[in-house]
Amino acid sequence: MTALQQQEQQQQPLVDLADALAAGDAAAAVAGAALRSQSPPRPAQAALDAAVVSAATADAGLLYPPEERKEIRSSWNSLMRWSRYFRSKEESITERFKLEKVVVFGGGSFGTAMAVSLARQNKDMQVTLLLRDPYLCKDINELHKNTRYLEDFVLPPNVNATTAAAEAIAGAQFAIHAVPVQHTRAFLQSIKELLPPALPIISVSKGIEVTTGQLMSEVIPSVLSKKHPTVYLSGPSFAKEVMRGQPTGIVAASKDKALARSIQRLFASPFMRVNTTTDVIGVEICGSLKNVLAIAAGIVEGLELGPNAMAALVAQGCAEIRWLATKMGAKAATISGLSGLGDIMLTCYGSLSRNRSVGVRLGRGEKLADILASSSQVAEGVATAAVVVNLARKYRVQLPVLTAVAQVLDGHITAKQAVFEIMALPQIEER
Ligand SMILES: NC(=O)C1=CN([C@@H]2O[C@H](COP(=O)(O)OP(=O)(O)OC[C@H]3O[C@@H](n4cnc5c(N)ncnc54)[C@H](O)[C@@H]3O)[C@@H](O)[C@H]2O)C=CC1
Ligand SMILES: O=C(CO)COP(=O)(O)O
Repeated sequence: MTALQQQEQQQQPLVDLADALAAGDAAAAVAGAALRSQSPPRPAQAALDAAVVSAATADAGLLYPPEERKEIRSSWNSLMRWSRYFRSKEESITERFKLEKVVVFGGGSFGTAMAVSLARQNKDMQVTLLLRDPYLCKDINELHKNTRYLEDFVLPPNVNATTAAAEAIAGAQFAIHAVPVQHTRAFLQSIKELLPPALPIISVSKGIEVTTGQLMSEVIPSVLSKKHPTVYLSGPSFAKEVMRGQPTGIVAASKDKALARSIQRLFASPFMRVNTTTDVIGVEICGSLKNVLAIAAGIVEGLELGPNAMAALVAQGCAEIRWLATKMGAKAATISGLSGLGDIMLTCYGSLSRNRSVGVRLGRGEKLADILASSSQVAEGVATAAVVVNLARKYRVQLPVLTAVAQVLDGHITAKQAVFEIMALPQIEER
């Protein structure tokens, strides 16, 4: 085994069921079993699941009376039986057709993370990143590292990079779009002629185009064609955690149910759960607005206002997102699901969030221009905040927190003033 392969293997994800069982780590064993519910059935699965259950209950249930423990085990076992039954019926995407190539537009943090996630599971498949920078391509192809965005990670050997769009797209069965929202239109225009009309585009970008007020689900069809197959992938998923193989849940939204199912099967792994939905608007608007709310959460953190203030702010932000998203036609299940509440929690409380970091620095008194100049990565909420106000007006909803973020970013009021004004708003009935 080469040094590179060894390094790659060391970064191989997490919860190894056998190790967890051997070490008597019941929690890890249960987590492993739950995650395995996405993998294809294995001959010894039933025995493994039984071992997991007994390992998990051996010393954990002593506090419960025997009847209660029996009930718990029986519920768990029926859940596992149900899971095995459905997994046995499920056809994996590799059973349906041979996966040979996926192209990724944009080789920043998330494009790379999604490429790696797919490449690890399908070692015979090529994943090609389409970039603009030839030096970064060289690093990816020769050092197997994305030295600009994720330098601590070794990429699998079946991930490569090129600046040649035609070469990147040729033979691809799926395209992942991970170019920031504000650059998407120009980027797609530049490669439009090379895109086969049936090549499914999986957009992972979250935000609203400032010049048009459009979501990605409007931008992409407006550049390509209304019939171009598209899926919108969103949810709580920091790139670095995906790279580390930490358990992650996302949602694939498409009006085309069969396509959403294909994308679910493409990305599902022992480390990734993928829900499907037809609620494209809901997934997209939640994914865009949570970035703006994360800036507000960062501001509260930077001002050191404390957990009470943070909880009140996030709850108010959730309500504002719900008010607007509902008027735009989003489903309640989406708003409380992975791409809604899930991503709000991650981005508002997770220190890896770039949007939250912008807010923290604003709260500490730094100037927006300095913050943006010091980061090479996109914080989509900064641009999105500017257009939320237009949406609020269009759909006749009041969004005090999200509007305040735009005011602060615009330099019209300070973060402290914004908090003061929000606290002084009239007291309301909860809705
Ligand atoms: N980083 C994360 O954890 C997650 C990011 N996202 C979303 O994915 C999208 C991409 O984010 P990241 O990869 O994190 O951003 P990033 O800032 O790390 O990388 C952006 C990539 O887009 C490329 N790019 C920038 N302008 C371009 C242009 N004009 N033409 C072509 N390519 C261009 C950059 O060269 C870079 O490769 C964003 O919308 C973000 O909200 C979604 C989920 C998680
Ligand atoms: O969307 C994200 C996680 O789901 C990433 O958030 P940031 O862009 O704030 O880092």
